[in-house]
Amino acid sequence: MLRKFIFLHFSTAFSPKVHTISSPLIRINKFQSQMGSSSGSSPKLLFRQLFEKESSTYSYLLADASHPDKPALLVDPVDKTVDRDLSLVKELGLKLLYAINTHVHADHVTGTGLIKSKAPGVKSIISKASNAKADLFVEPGDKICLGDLFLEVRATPGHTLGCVTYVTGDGHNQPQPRMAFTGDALLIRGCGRTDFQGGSSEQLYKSVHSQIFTLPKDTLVYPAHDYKGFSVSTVGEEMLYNPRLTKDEETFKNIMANLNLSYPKMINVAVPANMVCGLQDVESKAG
Ligand SMILES: N[C@@H](CCC(=O)N[C@@H](CSS)C(=O)NCC(=O)O)C(=O)O
Ligand SMILES: [Fe+2]
Repeated sequence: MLRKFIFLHFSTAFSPKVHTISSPLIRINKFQSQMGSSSGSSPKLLFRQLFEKESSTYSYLLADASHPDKPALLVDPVDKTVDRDLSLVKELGLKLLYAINTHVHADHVTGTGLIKSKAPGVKSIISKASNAKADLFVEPGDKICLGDLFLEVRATPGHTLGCVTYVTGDGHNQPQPRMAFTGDALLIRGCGRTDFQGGSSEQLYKSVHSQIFTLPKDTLVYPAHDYKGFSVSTVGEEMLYNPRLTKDEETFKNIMANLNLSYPKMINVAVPANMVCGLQDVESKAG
């Protein structure tokens, strides 16, 4: 059953009842059945962490390497590194299906639009709550399937209104350990700022504590940025050592209200561009 559907809602606090599958999801189901399912044994995750140095952004390539078609997706691609990323996809013999964002980024232009123009057939994905354009919209509890692997969607608003965290799983045994792609909600020893794009420190505190810190402690934390040279953390490590999120809520709100960060240099270009998949000048084609 799990492997039949690209998106299935978990029964979570967000979605106590089974979700009705809407039309874009049916489209993916059709593709999924065309691709067929793999051997029935545990899928083999292919994983690469990729870095864009100007914006200190991490993108992530994931694929089910045990599936004959090696279906793949990119999380948070950057426009400047699209050629590098697509070359890697080709070299590894992967079939890129999705280019997905954790949120509408404010500091760089997403690579999703460019990927769609260079690799026709790739679908862009973002949360419905982001109000941005994309081919497919995800909601809390949805699963984005990739062969026998999937990413579960968890709503983690607070940095922006539409932020989500994607958590790995598979239709067989849970790969150990899980991986959480936290976007800017949770950074290593930090977190996303909350002073624009519908940000709220109260909401971010609740999101991280209810949706990320409830994951198994060995869950690997892969953020969208790092400014200190870190590449990966774990839920347990951040629960112990995150200098902001280990504090009580009032202290956290006070810290966030006094960050005194200047706005990202590209905010006025990046946000409008990312609302349309990075295709700033061709809004009608965006998706
Ligand atoms: N200097 C950079 C922007 C740095 C920044 O504001 N980063 C964001 C994530 S990108 S929206 C953030 O939330 N930072 C939190 C922190 O504590 O640093 C630029 O000009 O682009
Ligand atoms: Fe951000």
